[in-house]
Amino acid sequence: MAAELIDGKEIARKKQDHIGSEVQKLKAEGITPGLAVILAGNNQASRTYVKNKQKTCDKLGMNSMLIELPESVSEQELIRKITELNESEDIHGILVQLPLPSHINEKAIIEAISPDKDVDGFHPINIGRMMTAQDAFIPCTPAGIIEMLDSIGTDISGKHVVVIGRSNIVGKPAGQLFLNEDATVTYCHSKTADLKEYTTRADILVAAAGKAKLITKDHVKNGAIVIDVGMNRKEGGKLCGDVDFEAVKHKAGFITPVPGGVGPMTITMLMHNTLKAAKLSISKVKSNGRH
Ligand SMILES: Nc1nc(=O)c2c([nH]1)NC[C@@H]1CN(c3ccc(C(=O)N[C@@H](CCC(=O)O)C(=O)O)cc3)C=[N+]21
Ligand SMILES: [Mg+2]
Repeated sequence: MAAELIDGKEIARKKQDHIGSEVQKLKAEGITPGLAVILAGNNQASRTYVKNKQKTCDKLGMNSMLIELPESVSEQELIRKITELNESEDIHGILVQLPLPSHINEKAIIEAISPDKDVDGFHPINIGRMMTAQDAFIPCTPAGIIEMLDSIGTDISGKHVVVIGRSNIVGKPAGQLFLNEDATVTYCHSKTADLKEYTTRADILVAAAGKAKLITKDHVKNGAIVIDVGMNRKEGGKLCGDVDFEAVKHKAGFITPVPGGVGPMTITMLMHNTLKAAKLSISKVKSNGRH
């Protein structure tokens, strides 16, 4: 194996230690960061993810609240719940687990969340702030990727980053963050004519297409950093990334595994954003002179 493994679990653990001690400081000031997670419907994978998020909140000393709604919940009811949480002083972060039942307009739901509690970083206000390099809630998976690269000492400036996938929650914001770090960014996606032509020129390759083993060793430049965002469920429930790990590990310089790579970082950055939201609530109280 030529590549060095990027251990997302270990990097996440260290980052969580730091967040946990920040939580303790905040608690000493009388504020316990609180995350509300709304889960609509009975998607089994969603249930597992949500449980993990709550477990991590617990571990870091944060409060978590799970709001379970039936598959049949109306858009109006969901918005009413969000409005209530927007106004709650105990809740600093609100996450509406995606995907939502198909009769609900995802955009309307995301826009109902207060931008100051939008710990997913999906609200257009936060996306706009991120694009203009202002302080913002940054989507957790892209933020986790940057954090991982930081922790292995990567200088992103001037690097050619190729992002495969253009989803609003991973691919698009990931490219934008790399651009903010002075990388040269290429986006590829399902309509890209000759994928290898681009990927073989990448210093940093981010695979977020949602297609198992899309990336083979022929797609990768010698010594490249390969970040696998894929979460493809095989029969039997086993997780499989977008990268053919066994083949690519001999060629890459660094590579992330699935599981144990980007996933743990995503949850960690959610905790980071929840802490940030709690801190923001204090500065708002101070500047208003009231609750
Ligand atoms: N509003 C919203 N925000 C999200 O952040 C969000 C969402 N909806 N919907 C679903 C996706 C998926 N997602 C994951 C996060 C961590 C792992 C994770 O920790 N994975 C572990 C393994 C998990 C396993 O083995 O099943 C790992 O990669 O090592 C997985 C998936 C967040 N999502
Ligand atoms: Mg895509």
